[in-house]
Order: sequence, then structure tokens, then C-alpha cells
Amino acid sequence: MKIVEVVLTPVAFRDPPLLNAMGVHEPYALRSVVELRCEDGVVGLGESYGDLAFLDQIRKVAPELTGRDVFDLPGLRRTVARTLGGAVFADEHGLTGGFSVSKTVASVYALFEVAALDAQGRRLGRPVVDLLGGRVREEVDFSAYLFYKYGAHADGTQDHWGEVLTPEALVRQARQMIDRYGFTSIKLKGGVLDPDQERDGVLALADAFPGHPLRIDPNAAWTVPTSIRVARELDGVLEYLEDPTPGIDGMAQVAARASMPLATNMCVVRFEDLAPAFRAGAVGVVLSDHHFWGGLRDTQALSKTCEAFGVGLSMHSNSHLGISLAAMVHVAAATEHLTYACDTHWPWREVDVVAPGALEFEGGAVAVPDGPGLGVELDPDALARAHEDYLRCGQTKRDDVTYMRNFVPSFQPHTARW
Ligand SMILES: O=C([O-])[C@@H](O)[C@@H](O)[C@H](O)[C@@H](O)C(=O)[O-]
Ligand SMILES: [Mg+2]
Repeated sequence: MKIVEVVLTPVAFRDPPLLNAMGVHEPYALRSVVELRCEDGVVGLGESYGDLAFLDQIRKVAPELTGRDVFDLPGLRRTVARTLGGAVFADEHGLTGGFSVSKTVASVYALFEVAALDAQGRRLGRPVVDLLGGRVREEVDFSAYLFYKYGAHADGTQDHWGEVLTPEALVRQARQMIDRYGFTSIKLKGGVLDPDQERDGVLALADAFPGHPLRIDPNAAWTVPTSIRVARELDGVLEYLEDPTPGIDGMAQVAARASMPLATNMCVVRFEDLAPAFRAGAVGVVLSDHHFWGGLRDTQALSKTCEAFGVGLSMHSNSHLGISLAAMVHVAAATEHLTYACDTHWPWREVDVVAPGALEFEGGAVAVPDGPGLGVELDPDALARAHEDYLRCGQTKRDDVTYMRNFVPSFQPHTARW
């Protein structure tokens, strides 16, 4: 089945002022939506980053795909690598590790691979999970992804979550999210407040939600000694500690002294990073993310590799919409070695580009959608509105650091600050 046209639509959707080690989320999150229009009227959907530097790369590749067989994934990967010709996409926030040619190819390929698999599934009348080998689980568990946050954006726009800067407010946010979605495990985005305050936040969550596995992710905001101290203070409380400190060497020093496994989506972000990290004993859990790990099939390869080395696998997320959530659910449902509930930013968005109904949370889990392919349908009006928002919002890249300076003029990112 040949690809006849590739349509790329950058979109933007409202995002609350969520805090992290690099600053604060801007009023809109940016994404790209791809439609692979194929023979017989079949259309495959994909979703990924919306930064201009990423759009520049996918815009180079898109015209090269027309006339290609949508079932030829190795050919698709070769076309991506050849067309990019060594280009590097640098997502300046740095929250998902370094940049490289291989990570850029993996990221661009992933967007088109998901769309190709969606098209294949629609053509065959089978869900993507079946193309990945079939279901090992019917539904996929997600964690409540909590953020410290401001009560309003720089222009005064508020949201229903309110300000969250204290343990009490964190517990309130967790309760709102758990009441609505039923999550049974909790992740806290840290690297925002003094580590002692964040430790107290975790302890308050542990008290309020007994039996809910907990994690904290300071995105490398802590030094090695601070990480070791906080790990000791949260002994028996955390299921894993995510990216407390920068780099494989630093993580290895913490891992040697911490009782809980360390997880990462910062120091292991490509297959090339696995050997040095595993050799150093730096990580006990790798956070997969098909958007930069080379798509759904490479995510499965990552899982197998982790299993062989006795390393756990969880799933990282960034602000995203329903096409990405569907892809995350399909790959998670087809991947046996997935040892923790996945992350998702889903509760933070209010609109979507897909028609409602296919993706529902129950007990913190999402069942694999029924339909062929990814099982989600594009809502053309919603897509048009989100594209209008993209054109109107004036943002062209994610820049939490500069936006943070509206609130704290002297702000510098918090890498190994504490
Ligand atoms: O949305 C955020 O601010 C997160 O900090 C995100 O960008 C990270 O990449 C991510 O969720 C993580 O686990 O590090
Ligand atoms: Mg992380």
C-alpha cells in the first residue's frame, strides 16, 4: 500500500504553569500531528514534538515518503536517516538527555513509524497491538503524575488545579487526580523546591495514600551527596528514584548507596547508552519513550534488552495528546517486560485532536482501543482549532527557562543545584 501524501499539522493546546528543574511550562504545549494518506483512502496518524527545530526535520522527510510502501519500515528508517543527513534536533530544555544524530533519526523515524503502523492496522483491520505481536495485557496502568505549579500563568490565566507549592496542596492535587482517573501509583515531578521540602511532600503523599507506590523525579537537580541523603530518608517509601543527579557516573555513585532502584530518562536515552550505564550499575529502571527511542518496535527491543540485564522498564512522558496516548497504550499492551505503571501528562490537557471515547481511564488504566490501527479517529474541527492556536500563540519551541524568568527574573536551571 503506497503512501500518496504526507500532511503535517503543528498544533498547540493550553498547558498549566507546571514547574520543573528547568523552569515552568508555557501557556501552550506544542505538538506535531502527521497524517500518512495512503492508497485506498487509508490514513495513518502519528504525533510527536512541535518545536520548530523538530518540524524542520520532519518537513524534510515528509516529501520523501510519497510513493513508498507503508509496510516497508526498514526502508522508511533508511529514508529518514538519509534525508536528515546527520542533522541533530536539540530540544533545548534538556529534560530528556543529550542530543545526537542517532537520537534525531530515532525521533523522526518514530513519528512516521507510528503513523505507518496505524495505516497498516487500518488496512488489515487489526489493532496496532496485534502488529506488535499481540496483547500480553488488556489494559495499561498509568501513574498520577503530580507537579508543583503556580496558580496562574504570567498573564493571569488560572486553571482549576490552583497553586501547588506545599505538601498539603500536593495531597489535594493527588486526590483530584486519583478521584477522577483512579490511579494507584503516584509520580512527583521534583527539582523545584529545596529537596527537604520535596521529601516532605513525598512523605505527605505516602501518609495520605498508603499502598500507592511512589516515585520522585528531580530531573538531575540534586548533587550526589544530596541524592544519597534523600534516598536514605525515603528508604522504604519510594518504588524508584528517578534521575536524582546528572550523568551515568553520578547516578552510579548514588545507585551504590541507595536502597531503591534509580530510574532514568536523562542519562540513558539511546541504545548506545545502555552498555555504559549497565556496566556502571547506574540504573535499575529505564524509562522508555517511543517518541525518541525509535518507535514502537524499538521500544519492544529496549524492553527485551532491559529484561536480559535484569533492569526494569517503565515509560516516560511529555505533554501529549490522544494519538500519542494511543500509541503508548498499544506498545505497553504488547510488551511483556514492563515492570511499572507508565507516566502520562494526559490529565493536564483539556482538549484533544482525536474524537472522544476511544481512550478512557478506569482504575488508573487505559484499555487497548477496539478499532483497527491505533483505534483513535482524528477530529478535523478540533485539529483545525489546535492548529489555529498554534499559529496564534506565538510559541515556536518549548522554553521553560525563559518563561520562568517572568516569575523569577534571575532564574537559572536547577541542574545539580542542591
Ligand atoms: O513536563 C515536564 O515538565 C517534565 O519534566 C518532562 O518534560 C520530563 O521530560 C519528564 O516528564 C521526565 O520524566 O523527566
Ligand atoms: Mg524523568
